[in-house]
Amino acid sequence: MSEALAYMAGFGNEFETEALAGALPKGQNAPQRCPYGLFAEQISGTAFTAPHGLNRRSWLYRLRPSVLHARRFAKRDQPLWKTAPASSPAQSVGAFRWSPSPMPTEELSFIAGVRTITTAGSADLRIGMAAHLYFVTQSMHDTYFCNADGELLIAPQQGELDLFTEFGRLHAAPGEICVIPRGVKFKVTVAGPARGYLCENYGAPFALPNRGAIGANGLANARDFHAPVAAFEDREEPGVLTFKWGGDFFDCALGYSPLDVVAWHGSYAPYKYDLRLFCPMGALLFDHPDPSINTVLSSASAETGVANVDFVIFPDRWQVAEHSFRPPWHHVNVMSEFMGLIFGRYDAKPEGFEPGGVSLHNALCPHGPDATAYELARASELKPERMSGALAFMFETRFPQHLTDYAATLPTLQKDYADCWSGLRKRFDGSFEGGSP
Ligand SMILES: O=C(O)Cc1cc(O)ccc1O
Ligand SMILES: [Fe+2]
Repeated sequence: MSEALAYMAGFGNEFETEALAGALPKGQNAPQRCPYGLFAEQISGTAFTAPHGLNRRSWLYRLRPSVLHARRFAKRDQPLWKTAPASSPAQSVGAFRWSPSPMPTEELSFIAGVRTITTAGSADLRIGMAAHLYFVTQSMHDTYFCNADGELLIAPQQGELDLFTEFGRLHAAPGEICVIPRGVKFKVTVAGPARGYLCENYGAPFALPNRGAIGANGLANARDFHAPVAAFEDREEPGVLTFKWGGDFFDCALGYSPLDVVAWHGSYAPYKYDLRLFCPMGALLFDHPDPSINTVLSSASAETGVANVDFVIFPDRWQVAEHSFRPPWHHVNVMSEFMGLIFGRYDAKPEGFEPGGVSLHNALCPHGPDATAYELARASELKPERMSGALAFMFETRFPQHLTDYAATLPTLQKDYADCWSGLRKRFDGSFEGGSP
């Protein structure tokens, strides 16, 4: 669809890149006069004083400073993109599931096509997240977006996205993810209709999870993440930059493109990752591990070991556990679980959870395999089995997720979802054998 783009490999590196030879100042960040007459500007993703390893900032060398792109704000409505804390959340207790929404026929840019399903925590307090669906039928040519409320993890489910950011260009197809850090300006163009999932993370930037006893390799490996090389537009056309700030949307009229960064260096940048490169770990002898074993990215909270948000996937893998119930078990989780399906079938829900669909199992709301999956797993012969062709994911947050009115009234809401467990029957009859098979 688009020409092959160049990237730089690594997660959270100190990258440096220039679209014009010599544009990056040598040996210092802010020379008296920058090469090519560029403006030097720092963007901070963490407090100036954040410790080594967590500190994220980049230096951008651009045609105009951002302050020229952020004046004379005009507030505008974006009624279906909600921000936590939601003012009048719909009833959110229980288990919810939605069938995929059809691809819309109206003209929708990446921003106009965002529909919030849940909000959690508080954007102002820099904790929690929102889970959205996005639908795109229209490219952004002279419109640009910048989100001060959180970073955006974009997971395409159908159709490909071209992202032109201040830091350069990224391409994302289903099976890949892109992360746009808080405060980074970008636009999205498409060659055809596209839809997918969006996690708006209000908290600490996503980072690779600690692997603990797994060691230095495996799960998502740092070298498989890719940041863009510098690319810029020198485009003097009327345009609009929309800021999301404090849950509201503000337009600034521009006479030129704000994607005007000729060179940059630093550790704060967008990146992409192909989820099929995830190296899974699992149960080599018996039982089913906690899903945290499949964490791709984690946004830390102030409490050690408890994530603000984890991004977890269920990729291709072998099942070899002996004398074990292999699918996810029945459980009651203190965290809340928003799930989506990129492609294939999810083993705990062979029917009803479709690619493009959503399920929500809120904090402490019981859930697990449906009756069909349960009976199948009890009866199946436990030979080694390759689970292939499915990619499900979870946004798991420590905060309860509140449904939006939009989500609660979507025609795709499966009102009978809870019936998928009705067939789980009592086998107990007082005898040790546990009743009928
Ligand atoms: O509920 C789900 O389907 C997600 C999930 C998967 C798993 O393997 C273990 C726990 C869990 O919450
Ligand atoms: Fe779960």
